[in-house]
Amino acid sequence: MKRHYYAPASVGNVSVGFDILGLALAPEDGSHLGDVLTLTTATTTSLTLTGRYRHQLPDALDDNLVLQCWHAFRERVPTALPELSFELSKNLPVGSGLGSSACSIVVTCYALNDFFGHPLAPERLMKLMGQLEGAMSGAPHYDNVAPSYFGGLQLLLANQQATQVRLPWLDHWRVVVSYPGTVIRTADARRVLPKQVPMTTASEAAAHLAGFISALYQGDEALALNSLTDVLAEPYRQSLIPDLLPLRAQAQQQGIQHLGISGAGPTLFAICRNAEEAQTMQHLFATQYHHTEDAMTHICRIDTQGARCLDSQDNQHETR
Ligand SMILES: Nc1ncnc2c1ncn2[C@@H]1O[C@H](COP(=O)(O)OP(=O)(O)O)[C@@H](O)[C@H]1O
Ligand SMILES: N[C@@H](CCOP(=O)(O)O)C(=O)O
Repeated sequence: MKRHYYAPASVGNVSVGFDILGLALAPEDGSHLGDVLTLTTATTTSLTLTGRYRHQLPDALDDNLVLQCWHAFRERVPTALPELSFELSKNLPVGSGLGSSACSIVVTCYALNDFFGHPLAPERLMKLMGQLEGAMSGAPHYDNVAPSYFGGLQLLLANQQATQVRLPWLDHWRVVVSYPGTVIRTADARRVLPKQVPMTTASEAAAHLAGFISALYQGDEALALNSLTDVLAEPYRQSLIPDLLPLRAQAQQQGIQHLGISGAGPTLFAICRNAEEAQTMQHLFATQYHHTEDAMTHICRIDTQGARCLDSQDNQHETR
């Protein structure tokens, strides 16, 4: 038996929900901005790597998250499972701020659970994915795992727990993401953050997040965009991304109201209100933020489906 699975890229934090808000991405051109995993029954376990960003993966296959997920999954399933051959098409850059590690974790865990008839309940699978993500990035956080798995804009209800709700979104928005081709390891970008923040900062962060969520429920675009201010991570991560402030100033001159750090960076994301703004932003990124040949920019919409089997439409609507 052979099956192909996909999980989308995601923007963690979305500027106002550090570790608790994440958005799944679907490029407008229909391309796969996320990892594709092919599973085939075999006599021994093997892993083959393909895709644009395979050169950024660890040299040792045993260090690859796909095999780590496979071992962790097997340990949790009571029955013996047959050997599998895996082929990972690594379409997301590693250490990019697009939830690359979460994407590989989600596509593998989702695929295994689907392939073997759902032996793990969705909550157990979520916990497993959060643990694997935490082991890679230095702390368990679900703001990439949840949107990549469920799709949409996901809010984690209690930090470090796998309980989430899907929030509304303004469907005409385009999210333009740009990866400069350089690497920031999530664990390193977490080390620059303070362990504690003043009460006034905590209160300000809560007001921005509450304003954003309330605006989404009301469909109030102006309030939503005005609420997108990151007071928790950006002030400390700015120095890792010196292009951020100059690019934001240029975007704002063109009427684009929000440019923020995607996840831990260096990918930046802009929220654009129409196709014209999106094209302007894409041009700005392509001319000023592409620093190596690995760089890329995509105009995206929200991915509403999350992880899925590419062989069958039926799997796209199962209960998760
Ligand atoms: N399949 C995989 N996809 C992405 N990262 C992987 C994979 N397998 C192992 N890794 C390792 O996981 C770590 C992911 O780093 P991290 O900075 O958290 O990336 P990201 O921010 O892109 O999720 C890197 O050390 C990388 O080598
Ligand atoms: N909330 C995390 C998100 C990390 O996302 P990644 O795509 O950079 O792995 C953080 O900000 O550290």
